[in-house]
Amino acid sequence: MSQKTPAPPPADAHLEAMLARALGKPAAADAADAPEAPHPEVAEADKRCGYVAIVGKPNVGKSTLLNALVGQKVSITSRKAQTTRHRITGIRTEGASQFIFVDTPGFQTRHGNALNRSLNKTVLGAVTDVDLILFVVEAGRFNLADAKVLSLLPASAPVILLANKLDEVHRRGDLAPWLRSMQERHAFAEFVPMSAKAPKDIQRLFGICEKYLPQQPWIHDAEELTDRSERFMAAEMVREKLFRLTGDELPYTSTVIIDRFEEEGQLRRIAATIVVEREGHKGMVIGDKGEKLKRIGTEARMELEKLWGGKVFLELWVKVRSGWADDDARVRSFGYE
Ligand SMILES: Nc1nc2c(ncn2[C@@H]2O[C@H](COP(=O)(O)OP(=O)(O)OP(=O)(O)O)[C@@H](O)[C@H]2O)c(=O)[nH]1
Repeated sequence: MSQKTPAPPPADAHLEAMLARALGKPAAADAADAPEAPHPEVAEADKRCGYVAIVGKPNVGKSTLLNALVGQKVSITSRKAQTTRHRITGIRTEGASQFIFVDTPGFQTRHGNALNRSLNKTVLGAVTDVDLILFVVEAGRFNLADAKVLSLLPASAPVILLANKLDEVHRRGDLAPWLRSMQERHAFAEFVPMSAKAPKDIQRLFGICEKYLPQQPWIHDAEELTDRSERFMAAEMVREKLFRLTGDELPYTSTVIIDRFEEEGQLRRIAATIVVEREGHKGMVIGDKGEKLKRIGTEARMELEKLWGGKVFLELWVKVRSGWADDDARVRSFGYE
């Protein structure tokens, strides 16, 4: 008796189509996917607007993705895991669609201290009431930390599996079986292998996400990029330079507080304190003859001047606040929800 090859189940066919579309990328399909150039006269009835959450374990590229999507640096990035602590929204209006992106802290599974409990609560808060979730993983990889984030996602919103860092995958053939195993873990709405560092992939992603936004008026002005205050952006920028310039030596529990923020015409005067946990960490931040602290200040100031288009005077201090990451009240007083 001859055996007929059974037709692939619909889910599998769907999967293959997604993979072909994602990897094959015929030029015509790409062009069709790309949103139109911004147009000032979009009819109200055509407008779309919605919330997109970006979630994933630390270091998978969420901040890089958000900055590329917004087209401006609104979230800090670093090689050090867990540089993102706050929920940050970035806004991008493309054609008729307004995307409001929510960045979330990497999900920390190793430590159970007060800071991490607060971070995990923020992850949950960020994914409630969104229209779309971008679950970011490294293409071809999935471990316990990824599984933990995935298990927290609500069933209320469609989830796109965004397989980032595709440029680091050398054997593309391995992706199909990996994808199949991923599809068994969750009913993903779509699968998008890409690189957050490739502008054409970012453009394609807009086209893919657009249809998930509800048809409704825009919530923000078309030019708005973030709803975060300048004060907050200043602290974030200092924190990014702090982690970049101290490398792996400094624990992630170090933080930045803005003590003073004054505007005098086009000039912004800012005083900020870098809070470290131990006396020994203070030296790492200050460096030889204050060299490191000076560089942190200069680099943060230059980025802020670029962001705001005006002069910035930035004064930095370093203080030791031992054990703050283990103290609930203090975590709250530093502004973590
Ligand atoms: N090769 C490659 N590297 C990437 C890509 N996207 C991000 N990275 C790098 O991955 C590292 C982590 O990126 P982030 O954007 O800070 O990651 P994150 O997920 O926001 O990290 P947390 O703040 O710890 O949650 C950085 O060194 C990025 O430059 C990519 O598409 N390809």
